[in-house]
Amino acid sequence: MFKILVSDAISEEGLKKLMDAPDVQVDIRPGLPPEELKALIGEYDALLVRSQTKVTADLLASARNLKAVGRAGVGVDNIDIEAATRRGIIVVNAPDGNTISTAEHTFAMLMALARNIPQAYASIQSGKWDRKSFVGVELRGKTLGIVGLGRIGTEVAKRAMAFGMTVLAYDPFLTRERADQLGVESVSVDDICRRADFITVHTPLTKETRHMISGPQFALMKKGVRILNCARGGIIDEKALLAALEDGTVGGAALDVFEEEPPKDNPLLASNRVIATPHLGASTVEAQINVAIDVGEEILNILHDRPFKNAVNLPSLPAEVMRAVQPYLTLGEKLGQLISQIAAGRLSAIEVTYGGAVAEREVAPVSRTILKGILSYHHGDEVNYVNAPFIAETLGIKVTETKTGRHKVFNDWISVQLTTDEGTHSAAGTLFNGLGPRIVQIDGYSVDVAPQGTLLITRHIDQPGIIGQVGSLLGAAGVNIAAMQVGRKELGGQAVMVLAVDKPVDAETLANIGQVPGILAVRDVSL
Ligand SMILES: NC(=O)C1=CN([C@@H]2O[C@H](COP(=O)(O)OP(=O)(O)OC[C@H]3O[C@@H](n4cnc5c(N)ncnc54)[C@H](O)[C@@H]3O)[C@@H](O)[C@H]2O)C=CC1
Ligand SMILES: O=C(O)C(=O)COP(=O)(O)O
Repeated sequence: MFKILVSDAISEEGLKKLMDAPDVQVDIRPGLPPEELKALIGEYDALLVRSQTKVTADLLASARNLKAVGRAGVGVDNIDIEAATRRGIIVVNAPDGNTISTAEHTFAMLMALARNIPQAYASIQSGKWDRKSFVGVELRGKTLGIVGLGRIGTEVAKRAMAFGMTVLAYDPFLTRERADQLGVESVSVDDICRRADFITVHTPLTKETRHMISGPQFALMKKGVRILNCARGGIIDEKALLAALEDGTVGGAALDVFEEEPPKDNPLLASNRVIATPHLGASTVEAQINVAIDVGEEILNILHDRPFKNAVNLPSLPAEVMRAVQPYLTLGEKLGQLISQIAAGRLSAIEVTYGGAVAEREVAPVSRTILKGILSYHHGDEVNYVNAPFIAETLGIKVTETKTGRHKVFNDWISVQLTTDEGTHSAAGTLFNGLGPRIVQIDGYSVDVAPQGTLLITRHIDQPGIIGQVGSLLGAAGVNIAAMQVGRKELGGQAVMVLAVDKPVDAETLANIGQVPGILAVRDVSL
C-alpha cells in the first residue's frame, strides 16, 4: 500500500482516480504546520502540494520513504529541487492544466488596469457616483510587451491580438519562425521597455529573471506605462516599481504575486494605482481539476514504475523517445552492475561509448541507468535513476559519453569502461533480436553471455586443464554450471572465462579457484 499526503488545497474531484486506486491511501491534510508535516512525512511515499507547502531540504531529510513530490501547478520554487535530486526523489509538476486560467486572469487584470475597475468598484461601494476619476484607456492600438513567451505568455499574446494590440515579446527561446507564426515581434527587453504601453512578465523566477525589471528598465519606459505580474513575485523588483509609481513613470500596476506571500506591510498595496489579487491566477474550478488529474496520474505512474512525463529533475523526453530507448535500459544497468563487480579499487572515471543504431537515439536515460548500475554496487539503494549523476559528481567521478558510427559487428553497441586506482576494465553489450540484452565483450575479450543470475568470471592463461580444474572445484562445492563461455585473443595468451552458475559460489571455493595455477583473477558477479 502506497501512502500519499496532500498538504495543500488540491481539488478532490481531480484526485478521484488517485484516491480510487486499490493500492493507494491518500491523506488530505492541507495547512499542516511545518513541524507537524516534518513529523509525519517519514510515513509517506509521495507528497502532493501547490505553492503553499515549503518542501525544504530540512523536510526532505525526514522523508525516509518519499519517492515523489507532485506539484499541482507550474512553479516549483517552493520545492528544494536540488535537495530532492540528492535524495533521489522525483519532482513532477502539472504544467498544462492552469495555462488558460492564468492567461485569462492576466487578461482580466489587464482590462481592470486599463479601466480602473477595482478602484471604481470601491468608490461606488462607498456610496459615491464619481465618473471623472476613473477615465481609462482602450487596448486597441496599444502595444503590449510580453517577457517570457511560454505557455501562458503565448495565450496572453493571442488574446491581446484579438483586442487589436501590437505584441512585442522577449524570450531567449523564441525563434523568428515562431514569432512570425504567432504574429508577435521578437525584440529585446530594453525594446519592450522603450516601446510598450503595457508590460507583462510570464517567466519562471530564476537567478536570471530575479529583478529583471528593475531601476534601469523602468528608466527606459514610456511615462504612464502599465505593469503586470501574474507569474512570480520578484521578477519585477518591488522597490523599483514603487519608486517608478511614485515618480510617475508607471501609471498603474496589476499584481497577482509578491516577493513575500502573503505580503506583509507591502507599500505597493497602499497605492491607489496598484490593483492586486492574492495569487489567484490558477484558481478556477477547471484549472484545479486539470492540475489535480495530471499530477495524480503522474504520481500513480511513478509509484507503479510506469513512464511519466513531467519530471522537473530529470531530462524530459517525449514518450515515444522513452519507448525507443526502453530496451537499452536493462542492458545499460546490467553492464553497469557487471563492470562494477569486476573492477577493484577507487573509481575515478566512467567512459560510455554508444555505437550503431543506439548511437542515433537519445541516450541520456541509458547513461543514467549505467551510472545507477555502477554506483549501486557500492552505494546500495540510496542510488537511483534521479540522483545517480549527482552522486557521481559528488564523488568526483569523471563521466564521459561518446557516440561513434556503425559498429563493424553489431547493430547496437554499448561499451562501458571503468578506471580505478588499480587499473581499467571494460564490458560491452548489445541487443540481439529475440534474445534481448547480451554481454559480448569483457576486458576486450569476446564472449556471449545473458546478463542475469550469478556469473563466475576468471582471467587466466590460455593453457590446458584450467577449465577442468575450475569445473571440478565447483562440482565439489555443489555448484552446477548452466553455461560457459571462453574468450581469448591469441592462442596461449590471456583469456576470459564466464560461467553462468545456478547458485552463488562460497568464499572458500572462490579462493580455491583463485589458487588454480594459471588463474590470474576470479570474481563472482550477481546480476
Ligand atoms: N499566478 C499564478 O497563479 C500562476 C503563475 N504561474 C507562473 O507563470 C510563469 C509562466 O508559466 P508557464 O507559461 O506555464 O511557463 P513556461 O515554462 O511555459 O514559460 C516560461 C517562459 O519563460 C521563458 N524564460 C525563461 N527565462 C527567461 C528570461 N530570462 N527572459 C525571458 N524569458 C525567459 C522560457 O523560455 C519560457 O518560454 C511561471 O513563473 C509560473 O510559475 C503559472 C500558473 C499560475
Ligand atoms: O502553478 C503555478 O505556478 C501557480 O503559481 C499556481 O499556484 P497555486 O497552485 O494556485 O498555489
